[in-house]
Amino acid sequence: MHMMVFRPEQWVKPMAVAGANQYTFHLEATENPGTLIKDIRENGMKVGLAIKPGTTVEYLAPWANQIDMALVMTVEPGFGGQKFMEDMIPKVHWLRTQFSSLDIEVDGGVGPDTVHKCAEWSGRALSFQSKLKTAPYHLGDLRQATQPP
Ligand SMILES: O=C(CO)[C@H](O)[C@H](O)COP(=O)(O)O
Repeated sequence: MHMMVFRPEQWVKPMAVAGANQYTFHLEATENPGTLIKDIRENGMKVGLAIKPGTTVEYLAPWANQIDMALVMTVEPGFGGQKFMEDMIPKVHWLRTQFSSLDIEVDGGVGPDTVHKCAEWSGRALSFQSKLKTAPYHLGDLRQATQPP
């Protein structure tokens, strides 16, 4: 679940009860990420941590070893159909360089014209390219497709 909400603390238990196995929250939306990470784990879910375009990736870095997935927003949160923000891609590259086994997602404006850039900068372009023709391009597919055979 990508919880693009204020006060993400209040939805941890309800989401776990509803059957969620991963809980992604926005770093900007909480004052205590460490406590929230712990709470998500205690409720049996994996942890995803998202950052908005205006948040530097270094702000996420201190938590990177405690989470399962980092999500780099490539549009401003709010609505669909926005243009992919290519200047967010260096964040993906930096995270891949620093945290080689961390799952990384991007969200917003991803489609046939932009998905190549995501895969290339994640450092896993080759295996992804071969599956590129099998649209639709859900982010889960992107991650799956970029796993080594
Ligand atoms: O909630 C969102 C942004 O607030 C969506 O995750 C995002 O907009 C995806 O939509 P699209 O693929 O059309 O860019």
